[in-house]
Amino acid sequence: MTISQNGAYVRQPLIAGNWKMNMDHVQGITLVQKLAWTLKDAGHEYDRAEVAVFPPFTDIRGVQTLTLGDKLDVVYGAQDLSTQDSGAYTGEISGQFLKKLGCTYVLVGHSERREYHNETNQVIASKLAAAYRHEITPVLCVGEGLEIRKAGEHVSYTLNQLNESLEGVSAEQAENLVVAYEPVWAIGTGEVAGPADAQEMCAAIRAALVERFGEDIAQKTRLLYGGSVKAANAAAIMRERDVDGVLVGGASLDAEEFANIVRFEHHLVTG
Ligand SMILES: O=C(CO)COP(=O)(O)O
Repeated sequence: MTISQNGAYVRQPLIAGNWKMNMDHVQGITLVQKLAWTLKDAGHEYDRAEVAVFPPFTDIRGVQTLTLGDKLDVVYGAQDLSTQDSGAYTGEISGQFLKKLGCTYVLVGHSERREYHNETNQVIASKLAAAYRHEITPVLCVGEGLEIRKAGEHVSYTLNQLNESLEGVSAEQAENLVVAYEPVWAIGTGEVAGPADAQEMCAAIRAALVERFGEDIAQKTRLLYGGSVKAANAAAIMRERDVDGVLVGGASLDAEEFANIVRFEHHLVTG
């Protein structure tokens, strides 16, 4: 984190790829390798934009071995973690294991977890606590469905998700927090919230974080937008003041396309 000459905080952009339930461990290694090579060829500087991938659990060991062996600057995380640390919880994955696998981040409360696994804001709050116990930075996902957007209640709904999920998170913990705004109606639909919609929500989220944790922490927290992000629309979204990155689903499965999203600045210049 740096402070620019005029005193404003400059947040390092985070370009994150959520692979969801795609790519087996062999395909996963190939994708990370191809992504790293493509970015290297394009002269990408990682301090200009951090690059993170979120593969399925079964890929993480392979991604760890590859990034360590080839000294890649791509970081990675998991798509979920257990509220528990160990014990008789069949099928669950502990944050402890993820930390040992070198995960920098973990997604918490993705809308698909909320929808298909009935994750409530209270469960999500426990998962955030688990992430902090193991010193993994959570990427907390929030966002409204179409009905709520149509009713014009998207801001209050999303802020309620945010506030309930952050219950119990201290200001000190919030120094390591990323929030992703992913309107459910824009995920995998080709329907993108406009840059102004993304900005509206991210500004509201930042204001809520100011209230909760104070100006200093809120200004440092990176806020991402997710939902049908492609190379063609990433630059316009990233131009918004409170949007510090993107969480990409489908387009992150294509190394070339994802690399072009990472290099959004290039697209800002060339249009
Ligand atoms: O859910 C998402 C990322 O977590 C967004 O997915 P798509 O980019 O495929 O719409």
